[in-house]
Amino acid sequence: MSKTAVYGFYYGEIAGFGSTDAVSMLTRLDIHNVRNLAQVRLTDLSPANILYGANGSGKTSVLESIHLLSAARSFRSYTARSVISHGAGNLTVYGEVSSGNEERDARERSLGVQRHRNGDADIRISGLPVRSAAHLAAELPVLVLNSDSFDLLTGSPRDRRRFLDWGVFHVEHTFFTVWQRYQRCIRQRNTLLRRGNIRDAELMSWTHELAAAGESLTLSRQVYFSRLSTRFAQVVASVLPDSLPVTLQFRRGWDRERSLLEVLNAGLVVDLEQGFTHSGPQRADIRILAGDASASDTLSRGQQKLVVSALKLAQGHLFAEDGGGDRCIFLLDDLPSELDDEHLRLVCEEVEQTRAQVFISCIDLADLHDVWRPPDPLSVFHVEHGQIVKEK
Ligand SMILES: Nc1ncnc2c1ncn2[C@@H]1O[C@H](COP(=O)(O)OP(=O)(O)OP(=O)(O)O)[C@@H](O)[C@H]1O
Repeated sequence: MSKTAVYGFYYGEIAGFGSTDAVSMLTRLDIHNVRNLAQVRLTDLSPANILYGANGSGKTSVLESIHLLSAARSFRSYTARSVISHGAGNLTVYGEVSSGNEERDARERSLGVQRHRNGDADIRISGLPVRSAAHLAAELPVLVLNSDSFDLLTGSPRDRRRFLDWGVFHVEHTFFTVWQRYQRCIRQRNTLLRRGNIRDAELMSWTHELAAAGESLTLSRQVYFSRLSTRFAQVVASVLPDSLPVTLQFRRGWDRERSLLEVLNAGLVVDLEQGFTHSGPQRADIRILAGDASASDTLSRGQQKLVVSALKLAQGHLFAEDGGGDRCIFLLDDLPSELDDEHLRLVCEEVEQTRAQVFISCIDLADLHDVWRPPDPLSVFHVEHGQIVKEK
């Protein structure tokens, strides 16, 4: 598999696309040469797993390894080279996943990912090579909450579109095809715009195609968004009961009153002058408001963490609701940071309600011990200098 394919849109943004009936649970994880984890084996993983240890011990690298199994790439580095242990030629992550239940389609699969310094990836599912990381994502859908998740509030619209599209893909399996069609159309149209011929028949035809794909894509986003915002309102009210109301607004990327085709035609001269398409779903965004103001300008850092947690948790809930029992896996890196005990407890309760398998990292086990009381079996791992010991 080429580097481009691994870092293409879907592996990072749409991890989990195509998942059908899996109630995924990772039961075993082998890690070889991921950062400071030279050789690690975790067995008998539980629905809830806590990894604790000092700074730099390797906790995030374990979560990163699980993400590698889901997307063939890290969630914190774009190049495989920086994730591969210094001096090693490649990294390998192997995992065993069970899904389904006794009533329906119980099955076990093994997933394997090897990444090489030149960016190449070898991916195997149950021993067989697969070309696309999207297959992995279907087996092991993963949602990450880490310090980068603040980008949902403070980052660019692109971060929020990725977040939204992750969810749309799970609900609407044709979305992938429409999204690809839209990307092809906009590339073609932009190329023709740069040629600068206003009477170009080909340009007109691509504009029509683009408008049709754009409307379809946006409809799927709107339908998902409406469910997401309702679920988010419930979750945020639970985890952040003492703040201004936090609400979401969807901006589709062009004038609400007009069709995309009308807007593209009206903006043709400007598009030709500047050589690209100004309006459309590529400009969509989600506004996140606390009261009437932007949440990122109004809320404290801890409150912001609760809001981004609520966004991810709302997605986890919708994921579970849509597949008649499907669940994703949550990777919660340094969950206690920035949260007081009471708010941390509220987040943990919500996590538990998603019924997802969860991997939580923290520095001090005591931070979680008093607040994490779900009924699910819990495994506790101590991480120290790249070595991991199962304590419970
Ligand atoms: N390519 C690499 N090869 C070897 N070691 C690496 C590599 N990249 C990073 N490291 C080291 O691996 C260690 C693991 O870092 P990791 O981020 O997993 O720690 P952590 O336990 O999550 O720490 P923190 O609590 O500070 O977030 C760090 O000491 C880091 O310096």
